[in-house]
Amino acid sequence: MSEYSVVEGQKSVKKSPSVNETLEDYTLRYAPYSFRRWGAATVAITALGGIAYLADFSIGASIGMTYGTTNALLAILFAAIIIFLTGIPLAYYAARYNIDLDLITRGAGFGYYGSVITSLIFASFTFIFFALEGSIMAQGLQLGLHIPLWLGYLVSTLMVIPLVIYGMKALSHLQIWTTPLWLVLMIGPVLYLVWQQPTLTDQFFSFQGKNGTTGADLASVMLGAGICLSLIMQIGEQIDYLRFMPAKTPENSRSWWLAVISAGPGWVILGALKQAIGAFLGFYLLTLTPGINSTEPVQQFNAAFHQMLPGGFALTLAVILVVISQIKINVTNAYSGSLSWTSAYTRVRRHYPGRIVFVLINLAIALALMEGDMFSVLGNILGFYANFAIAWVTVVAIDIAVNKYLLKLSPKLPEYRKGMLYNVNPVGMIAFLAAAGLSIAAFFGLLGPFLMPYSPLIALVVAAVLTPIMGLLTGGKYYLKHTDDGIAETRYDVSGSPVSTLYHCVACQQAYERPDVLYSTHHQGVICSLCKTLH
Ligand SMILES: Nc1ccnc(=O)[nH]1
Repeated sequence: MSEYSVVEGQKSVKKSPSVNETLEDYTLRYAPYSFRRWGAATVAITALGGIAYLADFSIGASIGMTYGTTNALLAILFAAIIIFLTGIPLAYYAARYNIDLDLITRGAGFGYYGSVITSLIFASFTFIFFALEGSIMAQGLQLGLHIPLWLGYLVSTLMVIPLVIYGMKALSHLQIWTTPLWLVLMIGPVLYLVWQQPTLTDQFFSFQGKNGTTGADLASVMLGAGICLSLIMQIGEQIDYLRFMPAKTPENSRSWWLAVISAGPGWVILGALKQAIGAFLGFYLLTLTPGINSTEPVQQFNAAFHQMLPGGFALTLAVILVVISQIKINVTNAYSGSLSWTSAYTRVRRHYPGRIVFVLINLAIALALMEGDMFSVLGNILGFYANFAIAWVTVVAIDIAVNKYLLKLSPKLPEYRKGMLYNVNPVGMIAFLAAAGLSIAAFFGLLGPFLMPYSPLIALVVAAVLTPIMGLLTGGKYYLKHTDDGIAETRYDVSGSPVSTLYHCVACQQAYERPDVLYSTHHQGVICSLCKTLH
């Protein structure tokens, strides 16, 4: 096979939307060396910039109000431990091999089409949270500017459209330098409150919630944790940045690991802290002005700022904090969601429709949820959603940690290219379907009232146990259909790092680094993974 060429110069041709949009930041592809110019610390700080969202405060307040402080804090802790542990293999793999969660999932148990389901789960994450964060923003607009909620929902949806289409670059800069400011605004007033009213913390710790349970109660802890665990999917967004990590070398090993762990699974440390603060502020608001919805972050911050600042100023600051945080996170939600939809659609229909249409679809679903007042049932929606998210993330984490590294049943190096993978790999698919199916059945009480609160645990345990069992039963046969992609050079060097040699794609006429190309008999030459998908 001598038809393919290693590239020197780049031809200039009219590019299709699939080429233009996916080369912008290598979405749906391997992120090449040429695009990974940042240091480990810069990647990590940027990745953590995305977690200034406010849903945590609502979640924390909501479980604190319902199950009491002790159970809420235990729930937050339990969920955080699960999220942290499952996040480690995912973050490592993404940073080591420079691919996103969608591409990882294909080769980590699901197969080329199997992972279409998980793309849809990720898209659901983005529209559910878009609706939740948008509702929080609308509450801010209502309190600060007297805009009615229905209109606030509409405003918070429509305003992200121009930003997603034109402003992603500008926003990622905004992301970095605003993060320290958010931390001060979020944590400062709480510390002040605790310092000023020392008895408040004692009252908080003995608060029993609506259900009035005394002390720790396992079922309440699990119900609360189920809600927090809907955020297990956040690792997908952390990975979207971590895939831009520089190659791991013996020299940078320590700073590399530090960046991967802190910006990967480490996100949940800040997340859990925000949830605990939410529970605290929710409780404070309840004692201060009963009757106000204490799960609304704008109310929480308005009350907290009031301790330190004159009234009008406190309200203004609370509204600014809410509106800016929510614009930032919802631009990310709209953008990531559109990518997931695109990835699913492109694989199934072999046609790249452009991302904008999916931005609009995702927003339409989110707006419908908001107008349907999802905020008042947020616990139910998140608890339901969490079952799917836990099942998926656990299967992939266990496939990497156990099937790949421990049992060596699953190929260690990543594979996501069409034609190289089986359409469906029973390992991940069966483990996922069993885990999600059983946990949803439990969630709706079909397995009896006793098991109802334990659905997140069922999703976790079934996925963790079945993934290696299915790997052993199938002998790992369905991970790779082919091992030879028709090109002599290997994709990864002896140390396991991606090989940077450029190849010319005969279909889209662009240069791609070695991991992203393969030989196509149909094209009589080397093509890139996305052209292969579209073929
Ligand atoms: N990734 C996200 C986490 C929390 N809230 C969001 O809107 N998005």
